[in-house]
Amino acid sequence: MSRVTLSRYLIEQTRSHNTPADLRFLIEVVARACKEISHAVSKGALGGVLGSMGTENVQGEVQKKLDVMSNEILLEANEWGGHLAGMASEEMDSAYQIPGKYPKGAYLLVFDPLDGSSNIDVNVSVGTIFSVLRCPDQYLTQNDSLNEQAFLQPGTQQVAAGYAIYGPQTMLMLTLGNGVKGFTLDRELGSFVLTHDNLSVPETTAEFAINMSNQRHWEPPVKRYVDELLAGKTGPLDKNYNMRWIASMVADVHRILTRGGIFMYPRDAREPSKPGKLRLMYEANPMSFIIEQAGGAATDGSQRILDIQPESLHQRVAVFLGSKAEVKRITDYHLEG
Ligand SMILES: O=P(O)(O)OC[C@H]1O[C@](O)(COP(=O)(O)O)[C@@H](O)[C@@H]1O
Ligand SMILES: [Mg+2]
Ligand SMILES: [Mg+2]
Repeated sequence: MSRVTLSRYLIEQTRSHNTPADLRFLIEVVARACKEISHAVSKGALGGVLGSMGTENVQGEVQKKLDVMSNEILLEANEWGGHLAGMASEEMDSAYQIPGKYPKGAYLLVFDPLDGSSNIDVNVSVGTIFSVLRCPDQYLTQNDSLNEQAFLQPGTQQVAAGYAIYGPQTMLMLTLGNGVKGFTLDRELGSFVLTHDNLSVPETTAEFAINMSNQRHWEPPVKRYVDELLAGKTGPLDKNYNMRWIASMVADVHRILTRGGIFMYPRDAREPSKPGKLRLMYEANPMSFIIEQAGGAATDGSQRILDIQPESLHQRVAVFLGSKAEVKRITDYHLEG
């Protein structure tokens, strides 16, 4: 069977699903940037890319060198192409205006340039998460700095989402709204090759992912649910469960996309003012779009994540996503109170 590269897949999508050419170009540019990030990540200590910058991002988190490098790679790759009206990133306080010398386009690109930062220095899989929105017309005509409001669209407005995972293989997982495809980087060719044609999250699972060290800080519905998972066959779920926690959202979500499971990052009492650790615009929304496109579910404990109307670029949200039956169970526990 001839190998279908990402480029060929996107051209076929343009013909079969009328994927606009500049969206196709956008995905190609992001994929090339992810190849460059993969190359930088794989150098590790040899590339002098490990360790911290000694700076903090808008989240108040210490920035790793690779956080900043990955951010710069994505900005430089995308700013000149004429396909974007603007960009926003975990690593930048405000929206990034396409420099005046370059043509502007109709899309907004929002990304977590390097997800799983705490794992970089210990050689555990990390990744890049991206989300594509259309720029609302009223902001396209403005010549002054791009208004952050343009980005504050619910996740249902995404036209594409994906992630790259830099693990034993470098892979790109992508949805354009008609299923989820997986591409594996062929380093000899330099191309992403279609290797996972239609990913589907099993409705039920026996595997859960949560950071158990926060257990004493959780709200009652989460405590109840995790206690039942731990009780296994001796409890009401009458099934033994396995646990995984990689502490790279891309890696935990990739496992769930591949073999099922439920991923949880609940809000907790450590920082009551923050509704969880993960960010809506460039972590929860793109991953929820992908999981739903693969037949899974994603809520914040009470509502579908993709329906949430964002109020700020870096707002956080609780995340429960993966196998539909388990996401429904913990969401019901929240609704029961
Ligand atoms: O270290 P914790 O509290 O378990 O949190 C792990 C979570 O934090 C994250 O690393 C946050 O993402 P960043 O690394 O991009 O900041 C997620 O990838 C991961 O799921
Ligand atoms: Mg992240
Ligand atoms: Mg990050």
